[in-house]
Amino acid sequence: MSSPALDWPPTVLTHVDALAVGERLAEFEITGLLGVGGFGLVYRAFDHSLHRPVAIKEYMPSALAGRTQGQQVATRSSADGLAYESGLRGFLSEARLLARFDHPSLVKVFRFWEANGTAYMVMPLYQGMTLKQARQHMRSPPPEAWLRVVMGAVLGALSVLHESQTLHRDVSPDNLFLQDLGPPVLLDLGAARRAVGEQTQKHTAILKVNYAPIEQYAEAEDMHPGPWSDLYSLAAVVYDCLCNKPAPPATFRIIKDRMLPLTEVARVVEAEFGLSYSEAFVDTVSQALAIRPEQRPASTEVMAQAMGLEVDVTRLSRFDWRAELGAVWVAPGTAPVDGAAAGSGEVTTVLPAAATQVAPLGSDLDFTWPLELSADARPEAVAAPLRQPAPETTVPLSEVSASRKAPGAAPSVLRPEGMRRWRLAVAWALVLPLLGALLGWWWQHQHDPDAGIITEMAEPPRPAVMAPVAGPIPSSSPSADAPRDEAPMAAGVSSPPAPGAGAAPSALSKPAGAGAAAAGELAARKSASPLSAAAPSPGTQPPSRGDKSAAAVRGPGREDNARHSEVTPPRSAAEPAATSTPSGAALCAEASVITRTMCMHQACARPENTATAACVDYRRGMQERANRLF
Ligand SMILES: Nc1ncnc2c1ncn2[C@@H]1O[C@H](COP(=O)(O)OP(=O)(O)OP(=O)(O)O)[C@@H](O)[C@H]1O
Repeated sequence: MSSPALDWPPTVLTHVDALAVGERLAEFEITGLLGVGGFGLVYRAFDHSLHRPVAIKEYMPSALAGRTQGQQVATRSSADGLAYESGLRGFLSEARLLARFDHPSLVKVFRFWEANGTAYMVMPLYQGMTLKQARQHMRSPPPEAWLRVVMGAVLGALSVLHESQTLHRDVSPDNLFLQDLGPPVLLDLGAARRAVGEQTQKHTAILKVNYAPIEQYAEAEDMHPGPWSDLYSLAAVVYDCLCNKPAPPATFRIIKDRMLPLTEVARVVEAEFGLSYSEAFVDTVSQALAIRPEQRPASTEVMAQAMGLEVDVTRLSRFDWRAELGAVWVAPGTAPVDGAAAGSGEVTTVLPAAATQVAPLGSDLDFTWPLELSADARPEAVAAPLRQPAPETTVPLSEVSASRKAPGAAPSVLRPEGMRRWRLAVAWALVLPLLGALLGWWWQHQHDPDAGIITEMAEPPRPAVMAPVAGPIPSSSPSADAPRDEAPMAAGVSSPPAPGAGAAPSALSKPAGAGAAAAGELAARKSASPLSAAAPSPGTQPPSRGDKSAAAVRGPGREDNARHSEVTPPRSAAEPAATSTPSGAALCAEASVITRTMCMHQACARPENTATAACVDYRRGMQERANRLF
């Protein structure tokens, strides 16, 4: 999504399919283009009937359709017809839904209609910018008081949706609009995007993976979307604000959670910026970020209560987010803005004009974030941007940590040096065995008459006569121990609904308790969370929303597949049973450590050796090494 809000000086946004300034849509006259998304164009317009400026969103999934004649919109290929139509229905039902609600923090839809092969919705014209854009103009994370106001507004909007059994499913920094004056507003629900995603897997990711909880990928038996799903997204937005980097996708976290706990993030932010976050705030947001739905707050009310959040409506209506940010806000034009334009996906920190060094807060915060902070960390040893001149304040958090470990050392040098040495060591560790193998091959080449023949790396042909392997064939269905959710995700298949989910419970009811297998799995993965006390009680059936969005999530699915491939599969019935011929043991007995690999490779390529135990073991070993390396 791009918008001119960040441009300085402002530029005019254009798009090949956008309606021209001056064109009329019913009583509305287009006066400019406000935003361009993958699924819609947002215009500034003037309502000639009510004499007021408005914003109009036109359904335009650019990957599927474009402008043809006049204002007409048509699909690019007839094959896209179904997906386009599905998205159009999603767009219209979202507009219908939003038109029903009236909450100051939920985008209002004045009217909507279908025409020109597409559809339109008319909204108030908000002045301001999205949270994603605003974050790029903050020299530090926003303070807790500020985040509480924003969270209060979002929780209010979400509770209105949840009360009417509706989930937002798309809470993210680019969907949270900060008005110049007034309450922050939750923009679209992303219904068109999801509807298109249900029909096709050809187009961009349907979910915003850094904010979507695991249950939004595919409904597993014990993980249903509910109010807790939107709370995860909201917590991920807060996490993003503190780190200036989004949380890892839930699909990664469920395999191995490498997300730096928010408590650690808050500790570092306090040390570096002198901004403290209360325990109630950090604990509640952490809880909402739990991977498993049942470990999150069950409703907006529970979350607000847990963090002692009281929404002051009067304050919200006068909320001047820039003023409340104080020194944290850096007005566009007073500082160099890094190339990370809105919508580029990359997050940067903008520094005061005096700054010479631009380093995003937590730029290396992801999987290499320094996890340990010494207890005797002295905040004053760390440059604090709000109290000291800019250049010293732009040290990445990793370096801050390093400087604590070695007081007096130049922080900007410590970490990169250490990393370089590590990388060098790893490179040598990889290169040395390769050199050995090459040497071996050369030696073999000198002594083996067959060495000139290039043997293929593929599995050699199986012997014609093969004894069937006794015992059960490993099942391909995900076991309780296997990453249950990943299998259907990767395959694009949703799990069957929970048995007994006949009654239609409230969307605000708590999620079903984890099945015994799932609970066991979680317990095995994670030590018990102190937050689990607030987990919803088992047995209550959550609403089954029939979300099939997983079918369209391609990026994470691929990652999952890649991860699956790391697991060495159990020997299947199709694999040749190892025969323990005496020659198997003798294979390459005379070879040296260096030449053994090449010798085995060549020996095992010969049909008479293929099924020997030595060759089966050799192939398995090679496969495991390949899996480990790639
Ligand atoms: N009512 C409005 N007033 C002012 N600006 C708006 C309004 N609605 C949207 N915008 C601007 O247009 C941009 C795109 O809006 P929106 O997010 O609704 O579109 P989208 O196509 O659904 O995008 P995506 O699905 O990628 O979130 C917003 O980021 C915002 O800058």
